[in-house]
Amino acid sequence: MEEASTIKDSSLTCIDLANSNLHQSAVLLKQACLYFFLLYIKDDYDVIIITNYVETLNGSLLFLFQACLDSGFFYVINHGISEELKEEAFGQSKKFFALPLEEKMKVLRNAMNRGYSPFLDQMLDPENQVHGDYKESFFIGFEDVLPGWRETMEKYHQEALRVCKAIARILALALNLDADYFDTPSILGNPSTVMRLAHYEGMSDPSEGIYGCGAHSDFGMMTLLATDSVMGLQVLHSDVKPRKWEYVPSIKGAYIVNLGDLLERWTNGIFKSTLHRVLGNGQDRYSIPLFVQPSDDCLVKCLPTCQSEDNY
Ligand SMILES: O=C(O)CCC(=O)C(=O)O
Ligand SMILES: [Fe+2]
Repeated sequence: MEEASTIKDSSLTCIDLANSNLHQSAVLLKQACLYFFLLYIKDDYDVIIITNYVETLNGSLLFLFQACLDSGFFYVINHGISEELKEEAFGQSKKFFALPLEEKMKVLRNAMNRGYSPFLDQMLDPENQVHGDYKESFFIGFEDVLPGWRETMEKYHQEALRVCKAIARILALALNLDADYFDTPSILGNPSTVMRLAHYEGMSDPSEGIYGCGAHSDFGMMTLLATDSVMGLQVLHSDVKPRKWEYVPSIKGAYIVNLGDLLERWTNGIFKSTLHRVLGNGQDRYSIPLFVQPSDDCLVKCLPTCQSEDNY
């Protein structure tokens, strides 16, 4: 049995990218992403560790509950992407999805997996879904689909990638690596990215196997996710019984970030890539995820600071 609950104020950690004290941000980020921390709490109910944890996060008891939620999902603020640019990208996205289907089918996704993907095209959780996802999406290549499209998308992509690189510096510090560890040509100096515009429609019904987007974890390094204000994204809170889906509300001006499977693997399972899904609530919902991977040449092997006698 799974139960979803709505939380008004999100419990996820928020990283302020304007904070020049990167080490402070790294400590916060560590708390949002560390897997072994959660295991300690779950397995041993170690009061000292819980207490430390609560204290480091402002002493609020609320965080005690949230400690079990933390999942490699967090928010970033002061990222420097203007609301105007984000709104421009969302505006183009809405215009595109409002086109007649035959127009959209003219840019159907190609062999390179760029272009339009219609409703029900993608099924991320075949075990639980009876149809594909109730979403249509567009995998961005930079062709001019609508007037001004290319310019907007290129600008937005460039900015979003800049933010991901800033996050990667904090991630590196959180992993006791040099801040520029991920900046090398074989990693984020030459990244491989996929940007997607998504449009969800309809009402999901998990008991009938109907989802806006089926449960999945992202496969890459990290995802920078812009959503509109329509509720829909949920993360799986699997450290409680019965496991529970929790909404991740959108916060004005903030981006949601989640870590992917590649980073979980790279960190030897220390950082977490968590299952998430989208439930439609009957309203149209739009989002723009940017999926970031290291260069195609990158050899992903356990990071030097993530190996120990207990974790090899
Ligand atoms: O649209 C969302 O809020 C999440 C989308 C997502 O998880 C994905 O595209 O991988
Ligand atoms: Fe995802």
